[in-house]
Amino acid sequence: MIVEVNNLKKRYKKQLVLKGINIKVDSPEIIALVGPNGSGKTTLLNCMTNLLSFQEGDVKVLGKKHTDANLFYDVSYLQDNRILYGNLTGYDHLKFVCSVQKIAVSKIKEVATRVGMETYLRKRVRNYSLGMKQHLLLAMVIINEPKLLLMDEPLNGLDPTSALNMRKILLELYKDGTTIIVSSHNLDEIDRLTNTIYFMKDGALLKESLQDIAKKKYLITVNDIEKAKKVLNDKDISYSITDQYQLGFEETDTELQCFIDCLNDNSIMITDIEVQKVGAEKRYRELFEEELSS
Ligand SMILES: Nc1ncnc2c1ncn2[C@@H]1O[C@H](COP(=O)(O)OP(=O)(O)OP(=O)(O)O)[C@@H](O)[C@H]1O
Repeated sequence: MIVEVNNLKKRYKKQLVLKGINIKVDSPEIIALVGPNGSGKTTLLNCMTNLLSFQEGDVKVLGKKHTDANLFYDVSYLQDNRILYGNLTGYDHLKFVCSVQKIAVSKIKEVATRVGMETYLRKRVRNYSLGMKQHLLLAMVIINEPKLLLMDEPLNGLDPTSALNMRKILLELYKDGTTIIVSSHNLDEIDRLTNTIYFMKDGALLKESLQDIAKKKYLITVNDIEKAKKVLNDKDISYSITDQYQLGFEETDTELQCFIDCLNDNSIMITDIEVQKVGAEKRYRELFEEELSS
């Protein structure tokens, strides 16, 4: 198990800000944490990384209790840039991370090049722009090649080239087995990174209700649409007609197989399948309709 959060509740005085969060991640994934301001994303990440205590529930990370000091080597957390020291250089920050994580300093140059900060590595952080600070934060959390990477708003201030580079790095880490949980308000960038979104609202995860929302739309072209309509109607499988030869189908991957089997069993030839992802923004709109209309 990579992450297991059971009934996590967090209060600030009388305000319950996390209302019983449950998460289970058992194989590497990229998960986006999306929700309105104040919905509890940062609080959840801080509780998971033991930066904040909580009143109820428990958290396990990589099979260990989240307070286990050994996790420090395998888990990284990108927080906001207030953790940086203006008087120190980027190199100083990375050297510090190397010394506490027991990593060879020779990795610094490599990671600086990877995130694109080699030209200002030796400059003091107080002279960095917002985006430059984000580059440094990214370098600090990937230098140890973590098994779990948590990120709170990593895209703040990044220009399109840097955002693209960050995406490339995150996808490479994921390919090498890192699980990434990233909170972000940038829904376009989320769409490019992952289709797994945990929506948060008022301290609760709306993940479960997502099953009711189609994540993908399939446009399926067939050789005999009239016959296809008849067999689908007979089987009570819903669809839409998108053009003369094309059926639209909004469902999960498993049910797509039923749709295809139904056509195959009736000798209807599928000549093309186009997948249209239902984007994070549309899913956000459906979940937060009330807030958006008020
Ligand atoms: N130190 C604190 N003391 C009291 N309440 C707090 C504290 N930090 C956060 N909160 C409250 O906890 C709730 C969740 O805040 P949190 O920062 O986790 O939300 P968020 O989803 O990360 O928001 P944003 O998208 O704006 O970053 C909010 O109601 C906030 O006011």
